[in-house]
Parts: sequence; C-alpha cells; structure tokens
Amino acid sequence: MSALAAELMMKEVELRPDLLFCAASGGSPTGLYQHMVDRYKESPQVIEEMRVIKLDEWVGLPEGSRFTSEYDIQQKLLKPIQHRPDRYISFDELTLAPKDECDRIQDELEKSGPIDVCILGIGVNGHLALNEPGEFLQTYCHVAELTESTLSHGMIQEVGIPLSHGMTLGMGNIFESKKIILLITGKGKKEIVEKFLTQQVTNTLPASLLWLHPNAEVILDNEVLGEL
Ligand SMILES: O=C1O[C@H](COP(=O)(O)O)[C@@H](O)[C@H](O)[C@H]1O
Repeated sequence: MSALAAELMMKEVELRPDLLFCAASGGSPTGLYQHMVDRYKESPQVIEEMRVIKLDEWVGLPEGSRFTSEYDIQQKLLKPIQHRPDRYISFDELTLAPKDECDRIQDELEKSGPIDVCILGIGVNGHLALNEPGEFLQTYCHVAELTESTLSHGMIQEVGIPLSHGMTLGMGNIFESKKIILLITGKGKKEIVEKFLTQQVTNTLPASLLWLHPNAEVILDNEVLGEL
C-alpha cells in the first residue's frame, strides 16, 4: 500500500516539484512517509521544493506534547526531509483561538491552493480528516466537535487530559484537491470498509464522498483486504 502510494506521489512531484501536498497524521501514511524520506535521501532535490499543508490537528494539547498531529508529521516526514518552514501551512496546535486559526488556514489555502495531492486515512467511523459523520458536512476549515470514536484514536489514548475538539480542513477543501489518495489500513476498520465499498454516498460516512471525486485513488493494505 505505502509503496504504491509513494509511486503515485513521486510521479506527481516529478511533474510539479512545488506541488502542495496535504499530509495526514496517524498510522495510515507512516509507510508512505518513510518511502518519501528514503527517496529524499537518494535525491533531495526531488522533494525539496514541495509545499506541505497539515490536514488536521487536535485542540487543547499542551506545549511539547508528543500526541499532536504536528509532532507526528514533523517526526515522520518534515524533519527527516529538512522541510523548510516557509513552505509549510499548519494549524497551530497551541492556539487558544481555534476558530480564528481555522479562518487563517482557510485564507492561506485560498492563496496557496488548491491542494495538488491529498493523503488521507479513514477513521473507524468513516471520518475523513476530522470531518465527522453527521447530519451535515462542512465545506471549509472548521473546528470540529469530535465523536467518542475519534476521541479513542490510538494517537491520543494516553493523553491524560480530556479533549473534545479538533481543527480540520473541510470536505470542500479536500474535494478541491487535484488528486486524493486514501490509504486504508489499521485495526477495527472492517465494518466501515465494507460500507465504504458499497459505493453508497452518504454524510454518515464522510469517506464515501470520495466516490464522487474525479481523481481519487483508494489503496487498501493486505491486512484489511484479508479481513473482508
Ligand atoms: O482521527 C484521525 O484518524 C484518521 C485515521 O487514523 P489512522 O491512525 O487509522 O491512520 C486520520 O487520517 C485523521 O487524520 C485523524 O485525525
């Protein structure tokens, strides 16, 4: 899964070295980022012009926390490729004004976007980024009230302080991406993947909207495939 995603990604970056790459945190893209780091080590010039935007972030974690999306993406991708901060758009994980921060990222994206390649994982409840299932989906960057399922994500299980909200790109921001790569891996996703594969589009399964996107690739890993 990760090797195939890396191949698709590297093809895009070779065509457009300064492309805007949207990076998800969590377990699903870990292997992809490792492949990108390996490619960087072989030939740094291939991805050094790439611009990056962070997909989402938890609200309320303290300074220095190892549980932020920021920490995750920095460790797995940005630090190893010595990515330049002036080429990075990122929700401030320490903000005390999450709504203003979302408005700021929305403005930045309007200036620098659209996203060229958007990497996504799927939540066990079918969310994309922190766009949770519900009556409505939101178009732009927004503060999301998180469901119990999302709050039990492995990344923040040992946080020790109660979290309730996150900042996220909206479904419209994601949908404007020229290319989307959804990586499906991880435990506990059998049920949601089966629903996703029915191709029925519903806001109670935000990832299902990807069936409407003209250039979305969905890659399942062998473990998930074996469960189906
Ligand atoms: O809550 C989240 O979950 C999804 C999937 O996470 P994973 O660890 O199973 O890959 C992630 O893509 C999203 O960015 C995150 O906020």
